[in-house]
Amino acid sequence: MSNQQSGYVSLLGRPNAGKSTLLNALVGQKIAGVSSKPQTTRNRILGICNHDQAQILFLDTPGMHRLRKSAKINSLMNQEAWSVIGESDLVLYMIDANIGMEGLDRDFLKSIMKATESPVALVLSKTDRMKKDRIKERSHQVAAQIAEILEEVPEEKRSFLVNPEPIWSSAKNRESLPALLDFICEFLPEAPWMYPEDDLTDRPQRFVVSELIREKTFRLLGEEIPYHTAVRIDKMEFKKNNVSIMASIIVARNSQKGMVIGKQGSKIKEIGIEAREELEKHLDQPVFLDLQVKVDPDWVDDVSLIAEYSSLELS
Ligand SMILES: Nc1nc2c(ncn2[C@@H]2O[C@H](COP(=O)(O)OP(=O)(O)OP(=O)(O)O)[C@@H](O)[C@H]2O)c(=O)[nH]1
Repeated sequence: MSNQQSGYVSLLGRPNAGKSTLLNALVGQKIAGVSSKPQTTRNRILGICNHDQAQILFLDTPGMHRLRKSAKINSLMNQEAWSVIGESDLVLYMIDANIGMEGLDRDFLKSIMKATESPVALVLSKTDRMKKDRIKERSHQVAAQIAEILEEVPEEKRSFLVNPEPIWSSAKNRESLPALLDFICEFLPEAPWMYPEDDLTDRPQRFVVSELIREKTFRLLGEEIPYHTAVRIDKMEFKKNNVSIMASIIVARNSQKGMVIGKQGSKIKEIGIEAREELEKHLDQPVFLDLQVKVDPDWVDDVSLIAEYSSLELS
């Protein structure tokens, strides 16, 4: 029997690059919030994936974006994204194959390459949406762009980039995933597994529950909902045959409260039904879900409230 491997892999990339979806597909169960609205991921999430002899510990990061002067939470998200680089055995930088590398990716990749002490690999995501020829073209284009970027990186750092042509992945077409996992395993050290075989995440269940509700809220409110919306689990009780959950959707303004509630409560009802169905799948039990909407104008600028609402690990 070959030796066990274990190591950390971080998923970086612009908002919407497909990090959470890939993490969920690799771990096999929904852990991270996913929606087509950028920045649904607000926390660092450890997803655990066992592949052959390897236990891969994935660090999911909030979408990296330029620091803005606006609310404090934006800069906290950036800190989180940068801090995982230093802990990783491999950094995967994801680029949406449909969009390709943009200015922001160039800036991030340049900064990552300058800072990293770990191998960095490029991943072209969402390849299921494109024909093979187009993906090949996109790969060559990205390879040419990264070559240019490397010229601006100190020579001793350049070899940290391990694949000049990106590896393809699709969370929706699972055939691509074993090859991606084999690729990742090449970079993991030999080490005993840190978690039992059937663990999926180190996050408390309450956190996973709040992520699932938050995802539904974002998905059903589309463009209307501001990024600064949190879900707090007020009470979670495991009874004999069901789970009872009381949760609050926290918004910053009264007008947003109306949006979340909808006409005669129609929106919150819809969110509640979809979230309950998802929670029942996740918890494998009937769920009673009581959802409230609360207004807290200060939360986006208050570090302790951010921690309370979104379980950010603040240092
Ligand atoms: N067709 C297809 N769509 C995908 C794939 N991966 C992600 N998506 C979609 O792309 C959108 C964004 O995916 P996320 O996984 O939330 O992206 P993210 O990088 O985690 O985004 P942030 O949380 O903003 O950092 C969602 O609508 C996903 O369903 C994929 O492999 N194929």
